[in-house]
Amino acid sequence: MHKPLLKYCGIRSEADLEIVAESAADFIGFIFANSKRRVEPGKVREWLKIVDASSKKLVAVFVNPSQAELHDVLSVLPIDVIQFHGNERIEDIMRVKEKFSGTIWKALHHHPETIDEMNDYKDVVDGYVIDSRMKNQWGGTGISFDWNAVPNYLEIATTYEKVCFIAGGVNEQNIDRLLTLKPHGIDLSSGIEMNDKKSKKKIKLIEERMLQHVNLS
Ligand SMILES: O=C(O)c1ccccc1N[C@@H]1O[C@H](COP(=O)(O)O)[C@@H](O)[C@H]1O
Repeated sequence: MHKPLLKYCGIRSEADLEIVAESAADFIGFIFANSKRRVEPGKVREWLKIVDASSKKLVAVFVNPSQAELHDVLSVLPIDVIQFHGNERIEDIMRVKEKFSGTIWKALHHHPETIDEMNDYKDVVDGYVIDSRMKNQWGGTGISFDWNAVPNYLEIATTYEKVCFIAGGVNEQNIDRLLTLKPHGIDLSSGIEMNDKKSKKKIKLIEERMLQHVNLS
């Protein structure tokens, strides 16, 4: 089995960045939306001068951003992927694509119409992040959704030739089950935190589980 793509999200300090820069993550994510994990682009730029994260792709997570908010981030940071985690319209994303030549992912919240939404966005995105749907919180909830739906999401994404990450409450205790479903990618934030900081210990446990799975299958 191929190792699923791994994304660690919600880096909020230089210390967090050091930890994930040394990890097996393929992608590291920064939150530029209203959240306890929100970071300022200028600060991230300073951290990136100190910490070598050049082996990782950088993901900027936005929730319904204005053009100015996008510009503030994209003009300062070498972003590889934009992750739209709100209810951005297709025309909003098309507008961004006119200027941004990198990868675009759309986060969709698990609910009965998610499959229809995957279809709606398929012509403007390169991939999906499927996350839990919670009242009053766009993401970073630490809550997982019913993973019985994951095979269906993966199948649809594969048909559309898109990558599909599974997010929401993934942690060292439940990642074994998720790995059996062979997701294209796994996206974690709360599950690699302890006292609001990224935890080397939790990351080590996650990566041991992943390695064991890849070796066994
Ligand atoms: O992490 C946040 O604070 C956040 C805020 C607003 C939108 C998205 C956010 N994070 C995304 O949520 C999932 C991770 O969730 P979890 O903490 O592991 O349950 C991931 O896609 C993040 O990019």
